Amino acid sequence: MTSSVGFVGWRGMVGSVLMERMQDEGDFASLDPVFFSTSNAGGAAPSFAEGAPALQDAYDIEALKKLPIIVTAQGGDYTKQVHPQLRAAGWDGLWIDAASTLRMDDDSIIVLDPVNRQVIDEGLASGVKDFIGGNCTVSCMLMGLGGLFRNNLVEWGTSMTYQAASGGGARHMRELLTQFGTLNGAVAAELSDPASAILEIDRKVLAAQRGGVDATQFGVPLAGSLIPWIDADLGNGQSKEEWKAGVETNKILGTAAGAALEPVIMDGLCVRIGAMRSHSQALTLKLREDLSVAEIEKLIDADNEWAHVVPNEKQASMDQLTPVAASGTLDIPVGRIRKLEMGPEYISAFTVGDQLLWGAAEPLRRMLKIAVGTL
Ligand SMILES: NC(=O)C1=CN([C@@H]2O[C@H](COP(=O)(O)OP(=O)(O)OC[C@H]3O[C@@H](n4cnc5c(N)ncnc54)[C@H](OP(=O)(O)O)[C@@H]3O)[C@@H](O)[C@H]2O)C=CC1
Ligand SMILES: N[C@@H](CC(=O)OP(=O)(O)O)C(=O)O
Repeated sequence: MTSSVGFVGWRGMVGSVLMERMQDEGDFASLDPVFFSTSNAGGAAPSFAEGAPALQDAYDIEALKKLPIIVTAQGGDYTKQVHPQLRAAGWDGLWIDAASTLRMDDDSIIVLDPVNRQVIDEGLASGVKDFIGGNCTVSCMLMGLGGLFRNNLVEWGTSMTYQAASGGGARHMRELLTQFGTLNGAVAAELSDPASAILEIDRKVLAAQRGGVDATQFGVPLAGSLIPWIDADLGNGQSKEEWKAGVETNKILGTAAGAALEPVIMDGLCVRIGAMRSHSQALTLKLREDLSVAEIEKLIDADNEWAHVVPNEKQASMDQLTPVAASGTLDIPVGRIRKLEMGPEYISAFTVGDQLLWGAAEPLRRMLKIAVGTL
C-alpha cells in the first residue's frame, strides 16, 4: 500500500539533497507524492516523480489538510506561518520539518533515529505529531560520538565549530565562490609571474577583501577569512547556534537528572569558514570515567554503521578528516582522539560530517520511512 505525502521545499538546498537521497534509495516506490510550491503553483511536478499532480500552492491549507504526512524543508518562516494554521484547522497529520522553529517545543521530537529511535517510536505510539530535524552540527556530532554520549560517558563538552558556507543555503555558496574569484582576479597578473613579490599580492588581496568583494549574503568577506558568529545574537554573549548545542543534544538523547542518561553540559563557539559543504568541529570532552583511548575508539566505531575512527596520525587526518573527504557521503569520520594534559578524563576529538545529509536531509528521509512503516 502506498502513502500520500506532501513535500514542501523540495527544490531548496536541503530539499534537493532529500529528493536525491529518496530517488537513490527507491523511497518513492511506496509513496504517492504531492509537491507544493510557494512560488510556482500550477507548474509541473518534478520530472523524477512520474504521475505526480501539478505543483500545488504551499499556502493552501485545504490542499495541505488532505495529506496524512507533510515533509517540509521550506524554512522557518514557512513553518511559523503554515503549521499553526493547519493545526488550528484540525489537521492531525505528521509534520516532518528541517527548520528549527518547532524543535524545542514540548510536543515535538527531534529526529535522529540511529541515536534516538526509541524516543521516536515512543513518541509515535503516544500521539506526537511533529518530528523535526536537529541542528546540523549537533546531529553530526551525535552521529560521530554517539558511542560516548549514549553510554552516559560525557559529563560536559565544548564544541568549536568550523561550519561551511552551505549552512547558509545556495546563495551563500555562490557568494563564497564569487569572492574567491574576485580575490584571484585582483592578483592574477602577479600570480602568473613567479618573481612577483608576495607582500604585494597580500596587500592587493587584503585591499580587495576590505573594499571590493560582494558580501551581500554573509555581510562580510568570508573568502580568505572567517566569521566567528552564526545565527542570532541571544544578548548574553552566546549565539543561537551555540545555544542549540546544549539544548538539542539533551533533547535528542532524552537526558534527565536521575534517568539512564544524565544531562550533558555542552557549549562552545560556532565559526563560519570558507569550506563549501560539510561542517567540522573540534571537541573537548570531560568523560565520567577514565577510559583508555582504545576503549573510546571501540565505542565510537561500534555505535552505528556511519561513524568510524580515523587514526590520530598526520597523514590519515589530512586525508580522511576534512570537508573534502566527507562531503557527499554519509560517513562521519572521528579523529584526533587523545588524552589532554588536563587529566585522564579529558579527551580531544575532531569530526566532520556532511551537514546536508546527516545534518539535514537524512534524518527527515528516515523519519518518513519510519512513519510509513518501511524502516
Ligand atoms: N542548509 C543547511 O545546511 C541546513 C538547513 N536547515 C534548514 O532547512 C530549511 C531550508 O534550508 P535550505 O534548503 O538551505 O533553504 P533554501 O533557501 O536553499 O530553499 C528554501 C526554498 O527557497 C525557495 N527558492 C527560491 N529561490 C530558489 C532557488 N534559486 N533555488 C532553489 N530554491 C529556491 C524554494 O521554495 P519554492 O520552490 O517554494 O519557491 C525552496 O524550497 C531551513 O529552515 C534551514 O534552517 C537545516 C539543517 C541544515
Ligand atoms: N545554522 C546552520 C544551518 C541551519 O539551518 O541550522 P538550523 O537548522 O539549526 O537553523 C548553519 O548556518 O550552518
